[in-house]
Amino acid sequence: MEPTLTIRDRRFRLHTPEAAIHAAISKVAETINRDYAEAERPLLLVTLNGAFVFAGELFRQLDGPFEVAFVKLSSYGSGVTSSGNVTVDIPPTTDIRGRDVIIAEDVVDTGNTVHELHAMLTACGARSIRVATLLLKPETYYNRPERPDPLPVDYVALESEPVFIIGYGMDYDGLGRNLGALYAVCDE
Ligand SMILES: O=P(O)(O)OC[C@H]1O[C@H](OP(=O)(O)OP(=O)(O)O)[C@H](O)[C@@H]1O
Ligand SMILES: Nc1nc2[nH]cnc2c(=O)[nH]1
Repeated sequence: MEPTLTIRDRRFRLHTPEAAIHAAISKVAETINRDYAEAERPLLLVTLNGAFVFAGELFRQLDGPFEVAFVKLSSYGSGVTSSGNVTVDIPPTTDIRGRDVIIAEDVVDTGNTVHELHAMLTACGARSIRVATLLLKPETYYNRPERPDPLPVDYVALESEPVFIIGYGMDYDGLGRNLGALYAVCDE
């Protein structure tokens, strides 16, 4: 695990080591297993691209008749700030009607993505919708004047200060998703 690294024009520092990530994901899995012990056919809906690493590790630790499906949303492009417009690149890959859905996110930051997806799943007739994320940035998510009543984020593995993070599925300009630890940008 390098203490610092460079990707393109940016320098990043180690933020969360691998072991802490694994432990945090296992805790989330335990809680979900408790909460969904009686559920019939719950669905883990993975938001591509970023959430696939987190969701893969989480899904392997879920008990019972869980299914997995995917949706692809994007709003960041190649930079470190949200465009504010969430584009649906691939709609949910399975029928959502009547399903108990857990959205799997890599990071909840402004919350634009998760709110857009929640609205879409509600319109599709989901029976229940919860959110699981590897990383939540509470200061950013809960302090938005345009959204005084944000959705609950039900399962949070890790929290972070408002800084751009890469690794474990999260990218900077397409790179860094394969890092096993989380790294924070240095020069913001
Ligand atoms: O809370 P928000 O501010 O909406 O940010 C969270 C979203 O940003 C990233 O997606 P991105 O648009 O970068 O696409 P990617 O998953 O393909 O990297 C990330 O994967 C989340 O889905
Ligand atoms: N890679 C990456 N994508 C994000 N999307 C929203 N916040 C972030 C972040 O901190 N890192």
